[in-house]
Amino acid sequence: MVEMTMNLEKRIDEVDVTVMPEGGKRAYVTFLAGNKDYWMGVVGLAKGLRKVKSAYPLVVAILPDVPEEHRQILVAQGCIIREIEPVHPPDNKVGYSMAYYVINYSKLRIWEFVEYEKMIYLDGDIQVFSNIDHLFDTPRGYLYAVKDCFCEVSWSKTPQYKIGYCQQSPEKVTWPVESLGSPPPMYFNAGMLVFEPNLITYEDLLRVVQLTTPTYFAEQDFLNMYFRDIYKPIPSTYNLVLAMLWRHPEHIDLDQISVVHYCANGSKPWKYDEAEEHMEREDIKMLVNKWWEIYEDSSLDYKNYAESELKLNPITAPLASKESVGDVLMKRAPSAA
Ligand SMILES: O=c1ccn([C@@H]2O[C@H](COP(=O)(O)OP(=O)(O)O)[C@@H](O)[C@H]2O)c(=O)[nH]1
Ligand SMILES: OC[C@H]1O[C@H](O[C@@H]2[C@@H](O)[C@H](O)[C@@H](O)[C@H](O)[C@@H]2O)[C@H](O)[C@@H](O)[C@H]1O
Ligand SMILES: [Mn+2]
Repeated sequence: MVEMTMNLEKRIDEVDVTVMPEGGKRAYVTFLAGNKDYWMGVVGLAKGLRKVKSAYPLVVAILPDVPEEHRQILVAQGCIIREIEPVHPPDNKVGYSMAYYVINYSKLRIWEFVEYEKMIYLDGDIQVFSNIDHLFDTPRGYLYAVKDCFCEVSWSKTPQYKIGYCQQSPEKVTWPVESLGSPPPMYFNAGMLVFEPNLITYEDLLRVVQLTTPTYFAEQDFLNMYFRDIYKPIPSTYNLVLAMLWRHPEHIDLDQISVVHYCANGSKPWKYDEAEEHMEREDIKMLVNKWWEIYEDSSLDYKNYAESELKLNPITAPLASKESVGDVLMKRAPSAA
């Protein structure tokens, strides 16, 4: 048994399951701040990625204020924890659409995770219902994200909202070029990003953010400005901003949706509030229930999933983020102990 273990250890050591044959490592990454309940979103996301059998780990960029208890829960769910320092933007004279958006500038730290060649960033209030690993194979040199919608009241202070213009349906209200100049450039929702960590980009992001006046959508506005020339839109199936269901239903086929972004007020599944506008909709209730089905599915908990996978695939069963190959193998071959 020891002989087999040593050979097994050698083979697994050689094949880093997160390094693809053709190049660098890949991983999903999310962001967690504070001591409230967004950790539940991250647990749901970790379990959802397991359910769709993603081949890549989930890295969680956490601010120092995330309690030890929440960190332990995430490690136990197979997450790779990376503590980051906050990013403080210059003072904001106009205010943010939501006051807490200021902490979202800390998302910029993920460009520093250069041990990964390509990453998919997902907000903690996102769930993945179909495998999207193929997005890691998109051509290099671009930032891929889904176009946002301007129709919600959170946009009420913007010129596009004031005239009822939205990039999702530009034919509905023509942008008045003569009075407002050229229409706003394509604008993405920053809750889901396919990007390439890079130290030069990272240092420049931190430099430019200090020179940029903050605006209503905080780091989302900043990222749209910064990556404007390399932004490539991808379909809403990869980041369903829930408002699309009532603002642009003609563009949405729920059966085709791979990723749901619970960003509408009252829609965060762990604090769903049916009293909030639109939350009484049957499709919203169905999506919230789908999130809870995954969150409460104990077979998707890391410890249970790893053991079940081990029985099925002893070579490639997922390794917990904090365990070495040797530790796992010794656990797998108790007689070798
Ligand atoms: O108290 C907070 C607020 C936000 N976030 C993280 O920041 C992301 C962006 O915030 P949010 O999703 O609430 O913005 P929305 O997409 O709803 O505008 C969240 O998904 C979380 O990953 C967090 O961890 N704690
Ligand atoms: O800090 C700014 C945030 O801006 C975005 O959220 C908005 C945006 O999607 C609007 O279009 C919706 O109307 C609104 O509900 C929603 O909160 C990102 O999802 C989030 O990750 C983060 O970047
Ligand atoms: Mn979000």
